[in-house]
Amino acid sequence: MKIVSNTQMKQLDRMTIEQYGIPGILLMENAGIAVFHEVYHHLQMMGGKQVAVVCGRGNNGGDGFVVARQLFQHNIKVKVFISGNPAVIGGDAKTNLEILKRLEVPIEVISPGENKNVFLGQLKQYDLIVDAIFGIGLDRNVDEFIGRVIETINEAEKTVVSIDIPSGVNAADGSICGTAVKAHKTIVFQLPKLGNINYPGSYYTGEMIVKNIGIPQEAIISLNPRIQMITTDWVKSILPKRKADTHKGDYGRVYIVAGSTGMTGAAMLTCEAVLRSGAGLVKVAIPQSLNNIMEVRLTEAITVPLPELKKGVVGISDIEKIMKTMSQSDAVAVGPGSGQSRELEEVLRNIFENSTTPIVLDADALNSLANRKELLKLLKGPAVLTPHPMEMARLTQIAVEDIQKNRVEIAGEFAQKWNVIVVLKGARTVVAAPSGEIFINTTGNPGMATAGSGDVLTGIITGFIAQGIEPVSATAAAVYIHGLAGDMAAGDIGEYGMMAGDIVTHLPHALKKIVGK
Ligand SMILES: NC(=O)C1=CN([C@@H]2O[C@H](COP(=O)(O)OP(=O)(O)OC[C@H]3O[C@@H](n4cnc5c(N)ncnc54)[C@H](O)[C@@H]3O)[C@@H](O)[C@H]2O)[C@@H](O)CC1
Ligand SMILES: Nc1ncnc2c1ncn2[C@@H]1O[C@H](COP(=O)(O)OP(=O)(O)O)[C@@H](O)[C@H]1O
Ligand SMILES: [K+]
Repeated sequence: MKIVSNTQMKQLDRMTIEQYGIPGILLMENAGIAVFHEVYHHLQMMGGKQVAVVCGRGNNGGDGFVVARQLFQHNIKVKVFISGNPAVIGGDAKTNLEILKRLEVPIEVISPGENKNVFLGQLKQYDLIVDAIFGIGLDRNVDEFIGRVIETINEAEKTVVSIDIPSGVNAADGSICGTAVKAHKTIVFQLPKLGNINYPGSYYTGEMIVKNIGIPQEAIISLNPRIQMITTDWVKSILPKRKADTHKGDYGRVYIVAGSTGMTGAAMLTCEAVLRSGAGLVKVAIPQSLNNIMEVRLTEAITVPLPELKKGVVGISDIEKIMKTMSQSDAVAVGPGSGQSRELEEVLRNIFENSTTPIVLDADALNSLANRKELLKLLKGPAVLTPHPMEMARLTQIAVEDIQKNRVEIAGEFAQKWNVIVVLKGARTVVAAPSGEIFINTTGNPGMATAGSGDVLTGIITGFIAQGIEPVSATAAAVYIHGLAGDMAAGDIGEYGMMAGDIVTHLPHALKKIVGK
């Protein structure tokens, strides 16, 4: 499902009205009815009877007027509160406000002089509050008066349904314009806005319900938004069916260069995730002195000990062996728990110069590249870089806070500039392709903020690529499945106690949930 900015959504509204001749008031009616159905259903479930609709001056408020009319005509007790001067309401919103007046739906204007406690007392009388103050038109910080209205809605401690986006959330990026409504549910029109998906906006959005309001699919296709949300259906369409008449060679050979003294666990988690993601075979290149440990810990993977110059660190001295195994592999991952060394840098340079095998670079491989990004220019095959925000900061020399504020832009620019696939990890992982295409992931939970989670992701991405899935799709699908496995682990044992190994354990269940086998 595509995700749009507020500017793109406005463009879509305009195209719908001007090019397809669908009047704005019809879109507003569709939007209001969609919200009404959700509100009505919710009221019935909770046994509620009374609704307050808090409306602003724009079209979001206009949607609120339609919701109020629909509720009124379905015999629900409803009252409309207008925040600010109703004289400035115009266009389709005004038409709907006039209808409410003729129907004698109760309307009250809340003005800046209003006593907050009086308004709070009023709101508390209702079972549910519809938030229709601002939608995608919010373009600056809310002033003190509107801020008070928003805070009062939150303090009323009632079920809140926001229209399109919680008022106060910037639809362009999910930042908060001073203060914002904390919704239980948000009914989003046609397509999610970035502000519904990105944090903190996503937190204020609560449960997101996307409703069609009649914007033609043709308009969306011609606008061609470059960002999409990874969905279950999409992942299902990406993962190939396993045919009966196949053998392990058909499911890809993976080569993992990982692990160093004290960090054999990283290599182990990556290998297990590769196999749990359905790949046929995995070989792990491990510093010689660690081979015995790995042999004991890994049952299904084949270990390939490498000579080491420094104890416990992969050496360049046997680069030919590395290159040979690479040439026999369908995908390779380098970096989990490798430790940072000149040796590793040289290994990377050799691989980049001489191999076309798709490569996934994680952890210490990324840190090694931080000061030698120009090495990426040598790449002959597809590459996936999987930085967490701190690794991205090292790669870009941009502060972590600034990266977090512009995750999509920064990942996208890096991917295009260096012609690599970037996975910027964290809550709402961003996958950016060199083509400019962007994916945002919504699975996963804070229980995954635990040592080794990233190593598991590297294994899944490499495993999917080895199975012949096109690298960008393989990466986005892997990110989704990784988060889903994390969500299933959290569902079983909770976010507090889960470890990376639990994500691996739940990986088969997550895959089964998607592909059904
Ligand atoms: N034809 C359309 O464009 C449609 C719009 N729809 C609804 O309309 C919404 C967008 O409507 P609008 O563009 O009218 O904008 P909003 O209703 O989001 O905002 C209202 C007005 O408030 C002003 N404003 C912005 N920030 C402010 C602030 N901090 N303090 C005070 N005033 C501020 C803006 O100038 C804007 O015109 C959508 O989110 C959706 O709910 C739907 O009815 C479907 C059709
Ligand atoms: N709050 C969260 N919500 C969703 N996913 C998360 C969250 N915290 C961490 N993750 C995921 O867990 C993984 C952690 O990876 P990383 O930071 O590299 O950990 P490590 O280096 O310990 O393996 C990433 O895929 C990240 O997206
Ligand atoms: K709203």
